[in-house]
Amino acid sequence: MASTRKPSGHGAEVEAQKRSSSNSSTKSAKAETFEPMQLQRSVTNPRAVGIPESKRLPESFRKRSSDPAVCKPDFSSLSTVLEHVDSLTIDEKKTSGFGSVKTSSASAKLSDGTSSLGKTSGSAKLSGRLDFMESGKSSICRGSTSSDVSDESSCSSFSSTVNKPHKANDLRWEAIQAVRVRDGLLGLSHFRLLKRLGCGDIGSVYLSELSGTKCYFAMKVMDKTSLASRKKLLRAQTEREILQSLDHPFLPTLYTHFETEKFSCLVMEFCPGGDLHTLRQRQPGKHFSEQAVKFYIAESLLALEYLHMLGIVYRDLKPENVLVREDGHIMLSDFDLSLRCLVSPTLVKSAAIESDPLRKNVYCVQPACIEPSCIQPSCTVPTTCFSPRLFSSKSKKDRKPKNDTANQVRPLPELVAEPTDARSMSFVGTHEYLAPEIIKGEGHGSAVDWWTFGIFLYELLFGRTPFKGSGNRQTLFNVVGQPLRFPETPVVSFAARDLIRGLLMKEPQQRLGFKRGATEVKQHPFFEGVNWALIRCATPPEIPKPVELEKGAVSVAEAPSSQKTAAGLVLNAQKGSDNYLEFDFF
Ligand SMILES: Nc1ncnc2c1ncn2[C@@H]1O[C@H](COP(=O)(O)OP(=O)(O)OP(=O)(O)O)[C@@H](O)[C@H]1O
Repeated sequence: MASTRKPSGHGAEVEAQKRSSSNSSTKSAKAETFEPMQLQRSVTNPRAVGIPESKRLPESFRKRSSDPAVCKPDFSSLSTVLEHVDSLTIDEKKTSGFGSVKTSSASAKLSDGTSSLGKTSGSAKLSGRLDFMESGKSSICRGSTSSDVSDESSCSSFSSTVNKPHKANDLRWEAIQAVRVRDGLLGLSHFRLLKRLGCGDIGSVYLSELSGTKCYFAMKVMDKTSLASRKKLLRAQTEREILQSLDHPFLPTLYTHFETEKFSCLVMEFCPGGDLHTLRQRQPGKHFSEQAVKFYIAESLLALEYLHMLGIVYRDLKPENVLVREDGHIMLSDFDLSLRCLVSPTLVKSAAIESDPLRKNVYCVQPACIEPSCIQPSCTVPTTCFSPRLFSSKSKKDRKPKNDTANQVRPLPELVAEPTDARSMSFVGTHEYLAPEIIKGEGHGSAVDWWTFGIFLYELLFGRTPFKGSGNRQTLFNVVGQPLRFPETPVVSFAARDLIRGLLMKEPQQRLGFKRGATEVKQHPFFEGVNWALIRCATPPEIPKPVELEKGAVSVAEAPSSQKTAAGLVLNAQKGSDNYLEFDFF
């Protein structure tokens, strides 16, 4: 049984999510996550709605602690941190807040039923081992613009795959489109909810089948009344908008979204492999091998890089939120705590390329900022062209002549398209994963993701997080003031420890990734030999066993009235000619 990560919060502005212990239908040992409710990003400037001055650390402490020269903990000031932390009241996650609600469900079925659970894109295996060796090429993730996959309006229904190129041949898209063609809009009645996979702060996730297609999805069902009464509508909206904007092999695909009178439903890709927290518990010594860690964190890094390039600071990286796909590759989940901000690619290193007009727009992205919700200090050389992994250290005279074919791909300017300077004042995260600058209320940007990345790496390697204390208060104290230490066992490489040290610098300005984002992190020797471009084709450390999807399944059509399933679904008496599903949340 895994431990529970306890909450702390932020006055009326902070809510805590209680992480429940492990079982098949709830997320294991989920740590609490807090978010100042008034600090919801998206529509307001977080500086304006940030932690009230009365709740922030005294200026003297903040000044001291933000001084890069000061590395030693100042224990007199740490007591101030604790006072600060103590002043935050806890609003425990009220999972019982969802009422039992009925909604119409007329079971519609597709006629052919020939589709099978589609293989996840990118699962082709080019190698038989964990052999993601460097090819010398960079992987460039194409940022899709925000695709409207909503089934609220028919005009948007057919545009989905256009904006999700890596899913272009996905059978699940085809199945969904077929239903749209036949019935118009998609709704709850088109799905069979088979099992509850887990529940979070804003809704429950069900394994669902698009009826009669054998196409399976994870459907997040959120009670709109409950969201409204708990002031979480904006969080739900943030998650939906972020999901709509994603198109990346290590991030969820949102197939459709629809609303019923009572529920807001997100239909996403289903990951049958569970999460990395649960998977870690099953490893010998409850930690992964370094080779397996390299794989998982390299994929997570690519996902973070993509998010940052879209202007999204994830803020909630932890093993519980990293799901394992059918093919063993990872998928980050849970975006309701993410921060969206403006990104403006910045030129870090110049190269002779500017003089070559033919190459100017070779690598272009539209940083798809959804809403400007945080402050982005002015960038020095804004541009829309970048390559995430470009190094230009050679001078012109060192380069080979143009007629050398091997040299046709010339160094490109190094640009950063990540929100490295973004600032939010929200108190968001999970105790053991909270970055010092969040605890101190100093404002934070994408560097918090590199901190959490370091904690994540540490936990996968050592089976525990580095600053965990006897309670939440102690944990926060440790994060801010205790030096990083490594256990003697398991033995991990110097490169791994060095990477963790770089990521867990308490001052964000000194942290690896602060200046040049993912590019900087990817260059660390720990990743030597990683073929970033082909990692999605590498063989994962573990491939989940096939799930018996239909075992114990309950559909509206099959189940007797009032049968309660393990998934917490209750079939209720019919109302008129419709069947009604009652969601028995929590
Ligand atoms: N695509 C998916 N495939 C399989 N299981 C999933 C999927 N998405 C979510 N889950 C499971 O459902 C559970 C609830 O997920 P959800 O994202 O709603 O909540 P959460 O991660 O607890 O976050 P929050 O409380 O911040 O909303 C997770 O613990 C996870 O195990």
